[in-house]
Amino acid sequence: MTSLIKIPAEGTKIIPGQPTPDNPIIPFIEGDGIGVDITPVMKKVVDAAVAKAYGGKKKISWMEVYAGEKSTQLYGPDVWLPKDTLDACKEYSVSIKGPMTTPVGGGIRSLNVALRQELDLYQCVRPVRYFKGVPSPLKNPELTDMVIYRENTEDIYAGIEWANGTDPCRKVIKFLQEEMGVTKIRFPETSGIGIKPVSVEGTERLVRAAIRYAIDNKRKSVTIVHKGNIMKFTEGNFRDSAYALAKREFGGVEIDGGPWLKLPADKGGIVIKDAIADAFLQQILLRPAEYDVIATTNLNGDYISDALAAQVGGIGIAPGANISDKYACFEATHGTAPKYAGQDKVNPGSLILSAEMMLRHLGWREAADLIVKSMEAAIGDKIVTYDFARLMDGAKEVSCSAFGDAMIARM
Ligand SMILES: NC(=O)C1=CN([C@@H]2O[C@H](COP(=O)(O)OP(=O)(O)OC[C@H]3O[C@@H](n4cnc5c(N)ncnc54)[C@H](OP(=O)(O)O)[C@@H]3O)[C@@H](O)[C@H]2O)C=CC1
Ligand SMILES: O=C(O)CCC(=O)C(=O)O
Ligand SMILES: [Mg+2]
Repeated sequence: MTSLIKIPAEGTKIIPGQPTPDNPIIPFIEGDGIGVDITPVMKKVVDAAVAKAYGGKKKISWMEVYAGEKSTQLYGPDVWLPKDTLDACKEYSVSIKGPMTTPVGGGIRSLNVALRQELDLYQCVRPVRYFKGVPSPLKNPELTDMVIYRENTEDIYAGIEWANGTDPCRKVIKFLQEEMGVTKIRFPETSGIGIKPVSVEGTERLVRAAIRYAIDNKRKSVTIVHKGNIMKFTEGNFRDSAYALAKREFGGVEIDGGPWLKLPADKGGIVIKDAIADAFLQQILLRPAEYDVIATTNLNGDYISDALAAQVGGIGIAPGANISDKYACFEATHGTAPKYAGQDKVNPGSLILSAEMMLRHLGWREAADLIVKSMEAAIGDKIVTYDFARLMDGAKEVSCSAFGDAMIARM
């Protein structure tokens, strides 16, 4: 297949482990739905922050790569995630993407998940913090300050499942009943079956990253969130492997008779604790200040991301990063919000803050700080998109692109 990617005339590849060049080439996927609205605004805001922070000495050369609906228009009706795009995300190491649509119940599997799996982006890092002035359902939203480390490659999310009534599904059910002695499938004729792999290695690498982050950023605790009372050998395995790793690699010592741990003083004295997912979801509303870094399995992390985002104003400003030991692909927590697609209406904040994480990842702290400062200033002046405006008194509602411009004017 011929490549449709236009490599920018100027710019250099980012090589993992080497300093970021002054003019890196960064692949981006525009995304489906509201991708067409938020991605250009994100690029404009980032370019302005970089220009302002470094006086023209540094610059990103953006390189569009294709996935989702745009890819099917360009590469052919069945080509949703071309090899071209995967290769570019690997070759250029750091990329950013808009959201992509996944149909419910049938059709293609998630392209977002496929990208994470293909690049083995095992950490989904989603910081959740309050921006002054943002409308929130909580009385003290500033107490919510957490960083979610969601395992990104395993769990029921990996997409190993069979549709009810199909031959493969019948075969799996027969195997479970006849060879594994399973008697608890209540309606075997009409059950769909899914598989939930959770490994020790997968858990350890994610939890290691979460604990290292907590140490490096002087956080107070890491909470392992799981449903290990019910799913003992998957979610329970996650909890047990996490505690074992914290003892073995970080010198964690049991407190109050365990299983909670405390790391030694040279590792920040961080507390490693755990919470069962349902109880955790009510505690983050009632006692958010007690939670800090969160390490969790894939599906729990998905639900927790949107729930926590709501506490600080919603998924309109919820950023994220997918990270491996080699590559990083930044993306917002939200999806394609199809009813708003092409209306220049939604909040571009999530993707802009995902780009802010990307700038920090590149070591471009000054530009990242300018993004945060200008977003705080725009919100402080009550210039906001519809999602905040509908909950704020005296707000001036602006479009997606006008919010980006308001940020740029405040840099
Ligand atoms: N990583 C990815 O690419 C993801 C992709 N998806 C996919 O997106 C599609 C749509 O999913 P859906 O469940 O509707 O979830 P979405 O996250 O797309 O949207 C849900 C609601 O969240 C609010 N919202 C989302 N984005 C913004 C924004 N930028 N600014 C302001 N408000 C926003 C809107 O709320 P309101 O209606 O109140 O205005 C919207 O209706 C699905 O195909 C899903 O699979 C979902 C999540 C992640
Ligand atoms: O891939 C999708 O369509 C949904 C993914 C999602 O909700 C997430 O990763 O947070
Ligand atoms: Mg989600």
